[in-house]
Amino acid sequence: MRLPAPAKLNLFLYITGRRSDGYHDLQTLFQFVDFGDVLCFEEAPGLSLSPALPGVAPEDNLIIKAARLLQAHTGCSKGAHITLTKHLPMGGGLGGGSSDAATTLVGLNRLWQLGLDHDELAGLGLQLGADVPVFVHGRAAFAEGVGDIFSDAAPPEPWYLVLNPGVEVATAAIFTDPNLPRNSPVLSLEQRLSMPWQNDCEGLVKKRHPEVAKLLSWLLEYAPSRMTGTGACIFGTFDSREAAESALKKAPDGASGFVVKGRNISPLHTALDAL
Ligand SMILES: C[C@@](CO)(OP(=O)(O)O)[C@H](O)COP(=O)(O)OP(=O)(O)OC[C@H]1O[C@@H](n2ccc(N)nc2=O)[C@H](O)[C@@H]1O
Ligand SMILES: Nc1ncnc2c1ncn2[C@@H]1O[C@H](COP(=O)(O)OP(=O)(O)O)[C@@H](O)[C@H]1O
Repeated sequence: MRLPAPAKLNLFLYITGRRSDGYHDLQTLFQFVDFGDVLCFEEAPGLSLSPALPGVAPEDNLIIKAARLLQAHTGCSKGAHITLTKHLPMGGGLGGGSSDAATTLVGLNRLWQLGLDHDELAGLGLQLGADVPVFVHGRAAFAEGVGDIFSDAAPPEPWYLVLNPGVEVATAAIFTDPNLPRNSPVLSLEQRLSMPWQNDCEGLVKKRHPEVAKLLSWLLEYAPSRMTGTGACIFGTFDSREAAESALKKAPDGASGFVVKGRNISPLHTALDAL
């Protein structure tokens, strides 16, 4: 069984407060794109994953963590071998690790015929990371709480040029920085949609990583552009694939990138429906 683990973009991201457990309350608009990692699942004795990710011990890989969590939650004694084709940069704000975890929960639920519904799987996913539930949910969403309370949303599905400035930003480092703005007002989705979209982490990440600031000013010459999540990746919004590809061809040395289409239904769910 072969399933995609798509990237997400935070089309906007506001931080509305800090909770007593250190996590932050957010208001963010999640949309998926038609590009990401690919996972293959086959039933096998034990749990194994190949290839290993550089710098990530197998037991720390969110794929293995998700599989073990599902086994523990259901008492299932079946095993699997999982093959990962990694396309998404790590620590880029595209949610690759979280998406891999969500695809694992959904994929093994199907492979092992466990019959858990998506709400239960999203609840398990939240134990692995704040971003996992939206990937299980699989629909573009206005998210509140730590990013786990959803209202459906249907933003336009344009073409995006996603650029990677080549620096890895640790999410925890941004959220613990005293200079992070944390007091955006709590507004309704309608109010948020009608205002210019922003990312509250962007100013701080630009200060900490001048590479991000430089690449973003370059991309802004071509299209409305912002950072996704806590960075480091940035995205520009284009009307056509050709326009996005033409900008990619001119990207400065050292920046890698890809052109993708926004998707309000996750490619994971499209693939599941086709199984
Ligand atoms: C902020 C977002 C927006 O999508 O950024 P990206 O990581 O995608 O860039 C995510 O919610 C991140 O989700 P995820 O990457 O799963 O975060 P987690 O592993 O749960 O948390 C990493 C660290 O970020 C902080 N954290 C995360 C989410 C949140 N709402 N408040 C926080 O304060 C916590 O300090 C935590 O230790
Ligand atoms: N399967 C995985 N894919 C990517 N990163 C993983 C995975 N498992 C664990 N990680 C760890 O999670 C960190 C954050 O990864 P990722 O989700 O790609 O970034 P972000 O949350 O910024 O989008 C990585 O730096 C890595 O240490």
